Amino acid sequence: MDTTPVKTTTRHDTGRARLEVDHLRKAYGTGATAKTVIEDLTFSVDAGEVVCIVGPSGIGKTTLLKCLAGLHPATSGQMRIDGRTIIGPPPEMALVFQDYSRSLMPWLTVRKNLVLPLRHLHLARTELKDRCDQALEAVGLSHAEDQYPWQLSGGMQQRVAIARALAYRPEILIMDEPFASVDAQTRFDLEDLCLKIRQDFGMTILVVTHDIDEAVYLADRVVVLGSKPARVLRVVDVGLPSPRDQITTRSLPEFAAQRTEVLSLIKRPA
Ligand SMILES: Nc1ncnc2c1ncn2[C@@H]1O[C@H](COP(=O)(O)OP(=O)(O)OP(=O)(O)O)[C@@H](O)[C@H]1O
Repeated sequence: MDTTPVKTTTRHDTGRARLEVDHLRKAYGTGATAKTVIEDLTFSVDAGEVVCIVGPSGIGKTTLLKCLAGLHPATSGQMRIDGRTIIGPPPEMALVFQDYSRSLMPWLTVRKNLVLPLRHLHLARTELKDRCDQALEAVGLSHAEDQYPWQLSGGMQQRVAIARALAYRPEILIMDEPFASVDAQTRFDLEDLCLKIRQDFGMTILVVTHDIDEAVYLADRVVVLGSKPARVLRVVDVGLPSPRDQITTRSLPEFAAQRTEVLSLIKRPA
């Protein structure tokens, strides 16, 4: 078993943490058949930060997000938003999953897909319209509002899923491998959209990704998960200059150094 000490960042202690994972343990099932997926995770996400989670397949990244989203209870430990324990879906959080084809309603137009989750907010008609207009504009899909998801490319559908989350105006956006199923150019565009969202809306963003380059490009910090059951191997402070640019940022020697650090953590034997 890997016994390297966990390196955590001191930002956790500044009092700015919006999202805290505090000694989270998660097991599926009970009794003799219980399976511990997450052993002990502790990290935090500060207000307005982009944090990426990376780790090998099956390590428990989606499980972590489901716990944070209040969809699964923790077996032990706590998750908090602004110091409040998460015990159900937090109203200030929105989720974007990879499988957009299943998350969009095929019988509804793009605009109606955005409106659907807002219904329970009982917004005035003008407010509803403004939110949808702004979200569609942010993802560059104003022209497609009357189309149906099945009339759009994969990348456009994923942008609809992101717009739907934006229209909700969450303070915290959680995304699970959101750009995994699109071509390289669309992926770069969506990564830049993610950074633009943070800049324009001041959102706190947590992203699970398999792509180490993407994690380093997007994140202020990268949380590297390892071992089975999962624990935090290291929290890497990325520290690359902003604004970031797909060509300039990825050409920096510091970019190569950070990706090597993350990759070597993931590749090392358990
Ligand atoms: N509802 C569930 N009941 C029982 N076991 C589950 C459940 N959901 C996930 N698991 C198990 O938990 C482990 C972690 O799964 P999870 O999907 O969280 O990993 P992951 O890191 O997101 O994987 P990937 O990178 O391949 O998407 C897997 O062994 C999976 O089979």
